Formats: sequence, C-alpha cells, structure tokens
Amino acid sequence: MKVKVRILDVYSGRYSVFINEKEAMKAKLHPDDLVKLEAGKKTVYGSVVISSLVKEGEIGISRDVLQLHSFSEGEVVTVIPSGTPESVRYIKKKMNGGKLRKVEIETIIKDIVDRKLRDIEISSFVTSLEINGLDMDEIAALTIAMAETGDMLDIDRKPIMDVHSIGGVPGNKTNILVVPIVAAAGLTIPKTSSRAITSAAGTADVVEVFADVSFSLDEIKRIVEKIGACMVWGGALNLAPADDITIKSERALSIDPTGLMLASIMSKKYAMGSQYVLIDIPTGKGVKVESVDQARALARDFIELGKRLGQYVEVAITYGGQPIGHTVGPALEAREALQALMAGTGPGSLIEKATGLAGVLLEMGGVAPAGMGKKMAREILESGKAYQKMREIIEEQGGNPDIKPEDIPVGDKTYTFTAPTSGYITAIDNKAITGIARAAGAPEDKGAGIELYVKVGEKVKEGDPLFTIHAESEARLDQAIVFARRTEPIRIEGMVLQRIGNI
Ligand SMILES: O=P(O)(O)OC[C@H]1O[C@H](OP(=O)(O)O)[C@H](O)[C@@H]1O
Ligand SMILES: Nc1ccnc(=O)[nH]1
Repeated sequence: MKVKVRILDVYSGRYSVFINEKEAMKAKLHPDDLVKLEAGKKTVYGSVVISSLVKEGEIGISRDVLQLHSFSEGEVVTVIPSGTPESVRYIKKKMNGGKLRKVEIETIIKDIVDRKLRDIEISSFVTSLEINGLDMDEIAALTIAMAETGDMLDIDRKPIMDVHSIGGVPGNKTNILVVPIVAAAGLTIPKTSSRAITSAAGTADVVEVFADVSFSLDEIKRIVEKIGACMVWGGALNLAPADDITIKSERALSIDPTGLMLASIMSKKYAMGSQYVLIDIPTGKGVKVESVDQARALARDFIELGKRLGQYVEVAITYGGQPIGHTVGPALEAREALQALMAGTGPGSLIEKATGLAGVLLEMGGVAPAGMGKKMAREILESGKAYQKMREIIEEQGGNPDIKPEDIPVGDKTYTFTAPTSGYITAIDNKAITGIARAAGAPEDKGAGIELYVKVGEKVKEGDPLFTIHAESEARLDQAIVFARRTEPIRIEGMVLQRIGNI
C-alpha cells in the first residue's frame, strides 16, 4: 500500500502510525497490528492506530517515530503488514523455562530496538525473566547484545571509573556526591543513570532538577574530556537503547529481574568504556536484595559478568534497611544532595555511604593508598573541592552553577504526620515510603516526595513530626495521605503491630 506521510503532533510513548479507517479496511489492517514502512533505504516498524486524523491515501507519523527517523510531509512510503516477529517464539521459549541461545537473545534485543515488539510482548519478556531468570551465559549474551545494538563511547582520558547502584532503596542520592568527589581527585567518571525503576526518583530524575541529562555521545565525550565527569540519562543516548525500553515495562510492574538488572547496568558501563566499576548493592528489608547472602551471590555475578566483558568490578554491599538521608523524591533529593556538597557534610547515612563508595573508587583508581580512600574522600568533600567539581558538572550540562538548595521548588501541597505515641523508632518501611512518594506524584512530578524527620533508633514524643508529604496537587496529596494512613511507614515501639479479628 503506497501512502503519503502526514506529520502528526502526537506523542504517545509508543511507535504509532495512524491509518484512516477505510484505508485500513482495504488493507485488512487492525488496531495494534505491526506494519513495516519502507521509503528508499529507510525501514521503520510501527503499531497501527485507526484514526480519522488522516485521510485515505495518507499515513500519520507520530513524534515518537520522528525522534529517531526522519520523514517529510507528503513523502511517499510503502506500508507492508508485518507478521509476528520470530523473537516472539523465543520469548515464549523463556516463558516456558527454556534456556535462550545467544542468537535468540540477540534477535529479541534487535527486535525491541527496531520497535518490532510491542508493549505487550516486551512486558511478557520482562515478566518471563522475573519468573524464570537467566543464567550467566544468557546474561552475558544479553549484556553484549544490549550494548552492541547502540553506540559505544571512546573516551581518551583514562583510567575510566564508574559507579552504579542496583537501586531499590528510597532517597538513594548517594552517587550525586560520589561522582564529584571522585572527579575532584582527578579521576575520570562518565556516570550514566536510569530514571526510577522501582523507586520514587532515579538518579537521572534527581540530576535533571538542576541540569540537563539528555546528551549525545559526542556531547558527553566533550564534557568528560574537559572536566572528567558527567551525570547523564542512559535512556537519552543511543546507548544500550533496549535498556530504557525494558525499564518502562519494569517501572509499570515495579519489578527488576536480576538477570535483566545485571545486563541493564553492565551494558551501559560497557558502552561507556568503563574500566573500573563499583557496584552498590543496598541490602535490607524492603529493597531488591534482602539478605547479605543474596547480596554476596549477586556480587559474584557482577564480578563474573565484568570478567566476561573485560571490566574490573568490585562490589560494595551497603545498608539499605531504611531510606538514605532525609528526603525522597527528585526535587527534595536534589536539594539535600546540593546542601551536602555545599556544606561538606549532611545526614550521616548519606555522607557515610557516599564517602565509603567514593573511597573505594579512589583506591581502585590508584589515587588513594589501600584503606585510606574513605578518609581522602571525606577530605575532598569537606574541603569544598567536590562542590566545585559539581558546579563544573552542572554548568557543562547546561544548568546554573550558582543554584542554591532554596532555589529548587518543591511541592507546596503538604501534610505532616506526627507520632501517635512516645517511644523509639523501630522500623521505617522502605516500600511504604516509596509508595507514598509515588502516590504523591514522584518521579513525574519533580516536587513530589517525602521529608523524613526521624530515623531508626531515634526517640520521639507523642505529637512530634515524623514526616511531611509534598505534592504538586491536592488530589495527589490526598492519594498519598490515604496510602500513608494505610501503610503506617514509621513504626514506634509499643505500637499495635497487627489487629486480628475473631476469625
Ligand atoms: O531504585 P530503582 O528506581 O529501582 O533503581 C534505579 C536507580 O538505581 C541506579 O542509581 P545510580 O544511577 O547508580 O545512582 C539507577 O541509575 C537509577 O537511578
Ligand atoms: N535495572 C537497573 C537497576 C539499576 N540501574 C539500572 O541502570 N538498571
């Protein structure tokens, strides 16, 4: 079927092509059918939307498609119905517990990147990995396939360090301090981050509050060669492009299958050319890895995967039993991170973790003697050198280097929960805290989130403030209050834990 292109100002997050109902009937096309568009050497796949936005003889091209492919108004394209991709058979093989061969994994990833697989098939793939997992051969093949379907960065300034958290713990703004500390020591650290997967704010969501995070690889090369660091969003680059597509499914389901997590992280590190990689595995109740034994097993997998990729990997198992610092949500976390960098100090959990991880990297990079890295990291932070480096990063990434924490707007719709009784704080529920912040609108609403006034082990009196919810709308605030009342995220000794009826 030959039709003319109509550029449509439609942005749906999916590769949609719009076809007139009569045209569709003639071509026996139905909603969500996969079609191939051919124009010269250009081949693009898209999902059909039946619409009166276009006339017979036309095809509507959405902004999603135009992000990666150029089409011009009136351009003639050939539309060919595309049958079910071969990769769907491989997804079903994994769903049935089979082991995928390298070529099968490569086909799935290529079809994801080429948009031949629709949301339903991608979600099925992610779910099958959550249920049936991957062995190390499959994970290595997945990692390389994810990296090699995108661009690779070649940075001259060596050695190239990197740090990445598996995430899962609310308030984990740690690496926003780690990166400038390490770069201030003269090492090169081209940090890529994802947006939130299971949390209320991914590092890319937080950094975006005070700088751009979407750059081309050439722009990143310029920034990193100039100042030794960046903090950018992996999804904006054509860097392991399947990663951000699968993360969208993970976010919707709030899952992060271990094998896919290993590949997601290490494919980005591999594509950036990182030589020395530190992985942070937060461990504790309510995070992705709940026991130290599980963390050790995952650590061994990261180290093995690194060996197969030619990268030196070390792993830090860190405390994840409660939120890091006192804030959860993009703007609130950006404020806290900036405050800590400017003051050279801050909440114990944040400073201890940041200087601990940075210390390991300084030792891995050979600029600190064994066992002296954390001390050196703390000195860099307290001296203000880390803040100066952060100013450079913000400026090079298009932000205002003079930004102050109070310049960062946070949600002005607030509600504060207070202690219903006196006693010691015995637990803070990570999942509940994340759920409240996400109910309040985070991470999409940058100003949404939670300010925590207490941590485990502290003593409170009845009526003392425990936490404040921030939202950008009353409706979102109400949703978050209901969620908070239902989940009671902060437990005080002596509180009734459960009430069981006469069942
Ligand atoms: O907590 P959740 O959302 O599951 O995991 C995603 C977060 O973990 C990693 O953090 P970092 O970039 O290493 O700081 C990712 O980049 C992302 O920010
Ligand atoms: N699955 C992932 C977890 C954390 N970071 C990532 O980039 N990917």
